[in-house]
Amino acid sequence: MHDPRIIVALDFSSAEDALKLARKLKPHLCRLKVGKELFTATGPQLVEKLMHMEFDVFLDLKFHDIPNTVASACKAAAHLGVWMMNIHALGGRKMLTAAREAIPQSSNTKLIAVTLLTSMDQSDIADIGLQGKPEQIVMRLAQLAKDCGLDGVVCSALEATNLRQQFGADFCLVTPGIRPADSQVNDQKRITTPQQAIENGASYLVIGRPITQASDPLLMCQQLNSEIANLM
Ligand SMILES: O=c1ccn([C@@H]2O[C@H](COP(=O)(O)O)[C@@H](O)[C@H]2O)c(=O)[nH]1
Repeated sequence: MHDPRIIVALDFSSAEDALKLARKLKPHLCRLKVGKELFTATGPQLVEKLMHMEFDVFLDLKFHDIPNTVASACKAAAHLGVWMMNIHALGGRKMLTAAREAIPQSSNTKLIAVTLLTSMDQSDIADIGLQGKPEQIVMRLAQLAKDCGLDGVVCSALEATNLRQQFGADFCLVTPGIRPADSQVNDQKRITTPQQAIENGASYLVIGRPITQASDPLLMCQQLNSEIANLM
C-alpha cells in the first residue's frame, strides 16, 4: 500500500479549479488538503468527489471554538470519512479532549492539532502576548495534544527533530511551510526544504503553491517524491 508523504494544498476558490488540478495528480503520489477557502466555496460534495477519485483527504478547517461546538464539528468531519482533520491546540485541554471523544472509535480519521502557524515568527508571537520561542510554544502545545490523545500535530519542520525525539515514531508530524530551494517564500516564515523536513523527521509535507503554481504540477510532485524517496 502506498503512503505518500506529500499533501498538496488545494487552495482554490472553485470546485472546477480544484478538480482540474486533482485530475493531473495521482493518489499514489500525494494526498490532498481541502482548506477553508475551498471548503467554504464548495462544501462537503467536493471532499466526497476527491475521495471518490481515491485521494486521501486532509480536511484543514482548524476548528477553534468552545468544546461542544468543536466536538460536534469533528463528529461531522469524521462522518464524511476524511483521512485526517485538525483543530487548534490553543483551544485548550477541554476542547481537545471533547474533540477526541467525539470521533467514534470505529473511525479511521486522524485528529491532529495545529500548534503555531508556520506564518508566525518571534515578532508575531510577541504581538499576541505569548511567552517563549516558537520551538518552546510548539513543544508545549504538542505535549498538550499528546496528553489529550490526539494523533499528532501541525508544526514547522524546523521543530520536527525535537518533537520526534520527545513523542516517538508514531506521533504524526504534519509540516506546512515547505519551500523547495528555488521557490518563493510567500507569507510563510518558519520554512524548510522538503529534504530538511524529511531529515528532521516530518511524517507528511504540506505543499501548496510550489506545486499548484508550478508549470507542470505532476512533474513537480514526481520530482519531490523522488527526492524524498532517495532520503528514506
Ligand atoms: O501552520 C500552518 C497550518 C496550515 N497551513 C496551510 O498549509 C498550506 C500551505 O500552502 P503553501 O502554498 O505551501 O504556503 C496552506 O493551505 C495553509 O493554509 C500553513 O501554511 N501553516
